[in-house]
Amino acid sequence: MGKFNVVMTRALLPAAQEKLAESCIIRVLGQEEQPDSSNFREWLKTADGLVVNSSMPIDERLLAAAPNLRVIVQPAVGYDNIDVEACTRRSIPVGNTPGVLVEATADLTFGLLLCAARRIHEGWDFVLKGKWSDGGNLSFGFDLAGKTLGIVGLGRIGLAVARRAQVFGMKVIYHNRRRRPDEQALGVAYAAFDELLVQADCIIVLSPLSAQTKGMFSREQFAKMKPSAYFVNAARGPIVDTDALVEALTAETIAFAAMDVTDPEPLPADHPLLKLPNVLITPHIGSATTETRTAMALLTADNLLAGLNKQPLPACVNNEVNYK
Ligand SMILES: NC(=O)C1=CN([C@@H]2O[C@H](COP(=O)(O)OP(=O)(O)OC[C@H]3O[C@@H](n4cnc5c(N)ncnc54)[C@H](OP(=O)(O)O)[C@@H]3O)[C@@H](O)[C@H]2O)C=CC1
Ligand SMILES: O=CC(=O)O
Repeated sequence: MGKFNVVMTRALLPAAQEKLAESCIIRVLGQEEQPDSSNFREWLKTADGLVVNSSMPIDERLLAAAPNLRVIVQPAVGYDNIDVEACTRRSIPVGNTPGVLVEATADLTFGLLLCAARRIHEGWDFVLKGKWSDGGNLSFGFDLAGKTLGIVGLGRIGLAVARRAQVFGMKVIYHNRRRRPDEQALGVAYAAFDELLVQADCIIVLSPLSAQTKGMFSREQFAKMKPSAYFVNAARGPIVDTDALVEALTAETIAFAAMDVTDPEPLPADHPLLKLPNVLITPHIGSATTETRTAMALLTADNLLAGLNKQPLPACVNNEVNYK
């Protein structure tokens, strides 16, 4: 049997590339190449499998340019960049990487809150700038213990963050579209969205980006939060109205924002958010540990191989798909 033609917008980690090498001819889009480059369009014509990253929109136009496509996979759990319904209509299963990134992403998310609350980043900057010895003052942080954490999107990662918060002595409230049947066993309390905004000392967002969640945090929502509120977004940038956030931080409508995701990504060097003192930003590194990124790459390879061989994917977004 011949090899499958696979196109990647970025190479996977070596362990996954090796796994695929035996049965696939792999073409990787160059660092400088745009997705609409002539190379990419040419490769798509014969591609059996496509490996994408989450900044790449997958829409009808791209699918039409790839008539042989059997499977699309992405080393990420979020798939808001992919028109899944269009893939399903074309009998293309879409694979993602849920589960394997939960603990790493929860560590980074809770780490952002802890770092912000205790001013760890500011302390390091203070030491670096030689202010320790000249008696400069560093502002106080606040105790997490005894505070209320509101989690919007208490799913796999949200729950792993809740467990961390509970160990730190925080009370956890949450908002999902549906109440979790296990909330009592988990020691978390449900709150309507507006209630959560009002009650929480710290708010963490971990819901997917969707038509419902896009712009879910805007002027009205920041105005409802406590002026002392710490806001953390580790989900997707467009869930937050960035202009409204800049205004809320500038006017001290809320106290602080920490983010692993922004809109846009990457943030331009002169972006207003980067001029504010009450902001902490990491460059979308929630799942970026060696162990987790390796597990994600391997699951992506397994998803790809399954789709190429017309088998059910280990992690499939559109389970209802009819395999080509
Ligand atoms: N920063 C990073 O590097 C990473 C970011 N992520 C982001 O985190 C997201 C969550 O991942 P994961 O925990 O695995 O996903 P899950 O599907 O397990 O959890 C998502 C939760 O969000 C809730 N939710 C969905 N829609 C809404 C809504 N409109 N309002 C309130 N809650 C909602 C869901 O509950 P219900 O359906 O009942 O509403 C569910 O509990 C991903 O989609 C991705 O965007 C993930 C990994 C790394
Ligand atoms: O943002 C990362 C993801 O896995 O989703």
